[in-house]
Amino acid sequence: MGNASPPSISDLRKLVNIISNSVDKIEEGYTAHAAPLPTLATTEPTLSSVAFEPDVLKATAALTAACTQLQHTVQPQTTQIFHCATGHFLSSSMSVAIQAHVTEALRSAGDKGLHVRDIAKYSNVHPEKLARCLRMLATHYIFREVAPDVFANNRLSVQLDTGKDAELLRTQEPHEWFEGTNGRAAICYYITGFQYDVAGKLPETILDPATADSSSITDAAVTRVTGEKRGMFEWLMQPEQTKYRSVFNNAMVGVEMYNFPGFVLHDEIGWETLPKGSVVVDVAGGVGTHSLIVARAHPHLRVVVEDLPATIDQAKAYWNLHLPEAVSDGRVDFTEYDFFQPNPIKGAAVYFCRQTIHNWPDKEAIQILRQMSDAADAHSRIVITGHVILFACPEAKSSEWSVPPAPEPLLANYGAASRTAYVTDMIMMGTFHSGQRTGEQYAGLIRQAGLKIDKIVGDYENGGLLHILCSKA
Ligand SMILES: C[S@@+](CC[C@H](N)C(=O)[O-])C[C@H]1O[C@@H](n2cnc3c(N)ncnc32)[C@H](O)[C@@H]1O
Repeated sequence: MGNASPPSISDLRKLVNIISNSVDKIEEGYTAHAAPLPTLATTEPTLSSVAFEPDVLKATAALTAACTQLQHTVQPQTTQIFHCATGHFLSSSMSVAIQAHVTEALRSAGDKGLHVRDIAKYSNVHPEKLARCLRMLATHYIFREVAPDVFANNRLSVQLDTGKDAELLRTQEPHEWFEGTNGRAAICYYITGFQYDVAGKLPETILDPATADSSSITDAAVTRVTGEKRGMFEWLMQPEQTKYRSVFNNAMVGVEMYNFPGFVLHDEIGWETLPKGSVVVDVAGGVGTHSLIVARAHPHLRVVVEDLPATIDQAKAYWNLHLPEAVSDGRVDFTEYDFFQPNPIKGAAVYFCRQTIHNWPDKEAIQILRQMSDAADAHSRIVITGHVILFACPEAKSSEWSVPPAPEPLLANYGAASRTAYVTDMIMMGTFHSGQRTGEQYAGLIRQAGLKIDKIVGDYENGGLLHILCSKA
């Protein structure tokens, strides 16, 4: 977008053309696979695999960026800025819907929906207040108000379905709601609850002279929420946080929704090319959600899930539930491991480290990468998976890192389309005093840890995760 010149009518037309061309590409993709076009009016939770075809993904990013930019260009700026300032009410409405088990209550009602009086039966919520929260969500395309005060699920609201019975959920505590689920409701519960509070403490943490210049994990905004001067993980690993740790670990299972299904199976990692019995180490794997997908797709591999002791206990339970044959066949091991110490598994085929480097400031991030580098041999692949920040303006090319900017007049980083990367960056700042990194910053850390980047793959246009494929330098 030209910074100096005001938007002209031709900019509006350029945006409309991007939208029109993107719709052509998306239609082409769906037609080629004889798949039905996306619609809001469905309760089918699974997206068509066509949505993740590279050309369709690119067109989706351009379409999303252009639609949002067009809206922001023409809607009165006073309205825009007010809508932006009030965004937190969307989160709080979603939090109510999750805690009142609305999606589950609506599951069997189908398109005709339920009156809010019947939806409100599964919690203490007052029907009139619930209706207002659901109307707020329906106004943003989450749920449908099919008649006054009658709501139904749609394609977006069903993402919050735990798959459990609303009556059962009513009798349970939050840490039980998400056990054995796909984690999507859990991550939304975590973000609209705990992370909502962290976001509220962010401005004072950034501005308070006592913390303004600090990057210490024990000064992050989260400590003003927990009331304890401990890093998030140190706080979470305490025995008294067992219940919340369960919510958190289930939320991490749901992080999969930030990206397309099976991203961990990306061809460029070359899982299928590894010899039988090759060892894949899931460093700080959490419950091992992603290495489990690898183990299921490639049973010739052996997996080691490494994490802190309390999480390893939950990892064992997770694998026993979702892939018990890997446990009984000895294809998976669980290792209690502190990633600041030497890794006990030397010369593994793959060290896989997903969504973890962003939790740590540079010094610690380099130590974690260094331990992988020291444990690796010349044949090991080190796969670092995370979001990468692009500037909102065109940037100079580097030798290790460069991606083409979005077409004019879009913001170079695809603006609203790539929001996930920037939102998760703010979460990292509030929770860990850390953050997502630019490509240059990642390249610097990787170099200092004695590694080199071989390739970067993933959907940066939509702010998705990228795999940074590395080996020993
Ligand atoms: C954001 S989670 C990511 C989990 C998993 N890789 C995923 O993508 O779902 C970060 C993980 O780092 C683990 N962790 C934190 N400190 C650690 C340490 N010192 N050693 C090993 N793991 C640690 C946490 O327990 C948590 O499971």
